[in-house]
Amino acid sequence: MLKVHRVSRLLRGYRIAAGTRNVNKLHPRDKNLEKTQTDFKLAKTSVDAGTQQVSRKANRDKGSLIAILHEKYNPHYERPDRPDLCSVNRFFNSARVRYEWSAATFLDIPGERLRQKAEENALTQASREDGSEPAPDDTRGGMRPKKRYGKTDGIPFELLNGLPEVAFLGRCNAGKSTLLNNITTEFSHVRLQEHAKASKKAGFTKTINCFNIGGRFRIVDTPGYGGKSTQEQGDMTMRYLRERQELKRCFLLVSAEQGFAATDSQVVDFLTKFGIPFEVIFTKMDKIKDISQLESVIEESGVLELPTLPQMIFLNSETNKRCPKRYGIDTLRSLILESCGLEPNVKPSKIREK
Ligand SMILES: Nc1nc2c(ncn2[C@@H]2O[C@H](COP(=O)(O)OP(=O)(O)OP(=O)(O)O)[C@@H](O)[C@H]2O)c(=O)[nH]1
Ligand SMILES: [Mg+2]
Repeated sequence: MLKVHRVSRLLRGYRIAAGTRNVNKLHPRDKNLEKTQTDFKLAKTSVDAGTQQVSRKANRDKGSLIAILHEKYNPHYERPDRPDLCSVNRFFNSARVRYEWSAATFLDIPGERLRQKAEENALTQASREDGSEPAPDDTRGGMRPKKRYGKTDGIPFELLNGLPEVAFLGRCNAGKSTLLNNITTEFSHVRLQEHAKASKKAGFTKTINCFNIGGRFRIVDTPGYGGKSTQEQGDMTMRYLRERQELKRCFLLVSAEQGFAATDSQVVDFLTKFGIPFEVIFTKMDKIKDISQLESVIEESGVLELPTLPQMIFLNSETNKRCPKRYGIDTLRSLILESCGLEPNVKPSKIREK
């Protein structure tokens, strides 16, 4: 009885998490979904969710499985409540998304070259004030560096406004670009491809691409590592992660189907070493038939032993007959706003046309 109660509570929780639509009045498609999802077969395993054993033989729908995984691996993080999730979804569904820039090297990012110059000038100035000799390549005579900082080298001011940024990282084909499209569009795929190109070809994204979301923050899509990626792309992404002052949090995407690779573990080590805050997102949950495999992957990854436990989000950006709904998207949306220091009820601000 207790178990039934627990599962139905989780199911209720999922429906709340599932979207902006009226959660009490299910859409006919969702009613259909409830029926079709009952034939979703699972391995006969049990989840040790903290202190309680949750049996899950067969006939459990994917929404409740994702909710179980969420509870198990995020014991310290509370799910946002229903009104907050509705506000968050309202923000993302109404915010204008604008592609802003692509960069093939770190210094191509608008403002980074200026920042570097300013830092160099400040160093030169400091060494002069120390009474030490000016650097040999300092040919600018007595020009005060302050005056140079005021110039933007023709870069539009709105690209230098210091909005908070979050970045998507992951192996080639992990689903970064697809997810970016999904969190910035409503429930249909009508506008897919509009903001970030996704492709079946691994290594499709070759530059760091930045998108302004509702004038409040930026999402940065990065080239995947492994597969067909290049050393230069890896170096650029690592430099971006280490040096970008606007970066507030990274989201490491791991395909739930493929699990952690050695390269993912190296990225986790890198982020931990440099104190870059990150969370883990398991994508392609629609393809998962046996979640006990995914549990083993998580447990063997070493992530659970990290000094700061990252949040884990389980989601799918694609839908199919067996999984006709997108799960976990709104949990991620909520976490992105929180990472950027924004309240769930934030409203998009107007983005000026170029
Ligand atoms: N079934 C399923 N397929 C997905 C999902 N997310 C992405 N895909 C597919 O995975 C493939 C790769 O997606 P991308 O978004 O291009 O992956 P990426 O991480 O941006 O890849 P790179 O740009 O190469 O680093 C595409 O064919 C997507 O349709 C998902 O949640 N479920
Ligand atoms: Mg991509």
